[in-house]
Amino acid sequence: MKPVVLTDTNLVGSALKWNCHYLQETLGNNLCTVYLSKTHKFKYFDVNQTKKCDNDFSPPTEKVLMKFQEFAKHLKSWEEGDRRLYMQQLLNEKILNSSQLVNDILTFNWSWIRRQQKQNNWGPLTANLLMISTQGNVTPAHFDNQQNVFAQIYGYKRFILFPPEDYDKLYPHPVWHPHDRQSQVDFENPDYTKFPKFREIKGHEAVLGPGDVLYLPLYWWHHVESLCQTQYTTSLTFWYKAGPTHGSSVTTMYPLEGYQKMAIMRNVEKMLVETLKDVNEVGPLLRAILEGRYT
Ligand SMILES: O=C(O)C(=O)[C@H]1CC[C@@H](C(=O)O)C1
Ligand SMILES: [Zn+2]
Repeated sequence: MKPVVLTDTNLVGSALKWNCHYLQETLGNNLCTVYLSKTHKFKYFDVNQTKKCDNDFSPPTEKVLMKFQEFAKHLKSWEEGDRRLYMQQLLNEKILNSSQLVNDILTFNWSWIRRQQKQNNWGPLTANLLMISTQGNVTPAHFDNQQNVFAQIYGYKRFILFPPEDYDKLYPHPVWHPHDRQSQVDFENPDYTKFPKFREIKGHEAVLGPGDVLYLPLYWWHHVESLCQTQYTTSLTFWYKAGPTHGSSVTTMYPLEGYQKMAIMRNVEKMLVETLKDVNEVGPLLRAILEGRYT
């Protein structure tokens, strides 16, 4: 599975008119999920895992509910130095009370994407996340465990992509950490002492414009930037559950692929956390297995 940019799917053709004015009319006073950040980075964190960090974890962003009208006002008046905003709202019954918007969604090229889902043996569609970002926002490098068809609607987004097997160069946080699935490396100021293999990293760049679609296979790392050609950018994800890889019909092929090894490493870590109960015991036990025996 490799990422690919497609420019002729017309997947979200009916959404290319979703500019701020149109969304104010159709989303109106619905409350939407908006992240606020003091920097240009919006590093995702799982709030349910913060307790394992014996409160030395400081959340890099704040999640608020904001009326779309208010969000749109901030978006249009935003200037460098203002607090940055990132609306990331699921297209669900909470906000889909405008027949116009529902009709636009019904007019997406569902036959095309359903064909991809079937031919690639993906699981069910789990979420469409509408994302509207002030210019210059960065989502730092991370991976997701779902198949993603990422549709760009307005403005330009720069992706830097890395295969799952670059796991050892991108040093993800431990699975129990709030920043699970996110790279520890600050791409703008890498700590090569802590993360020496990051020196070897080589990424694949893709810049998406309105109407472009990126297929982002599960476990592929991505660093995402909203470019500054426009005041804001608008995108929509189509996340699909990864297909059944170990069903009776599908036999495991060797050598295993990068994403399969990533799943195995994550399962080992999770099993150790589960069994040892104390996350501080996972490192020493793994070192005891490795040192003098596998290194
Ligand atoms: O679609 C994904 O998998 C993501 O990571 C999105 C979450 C933030 C988005 C962005 O464009 O900055 C990318
Ligand atoms: Zn992602």
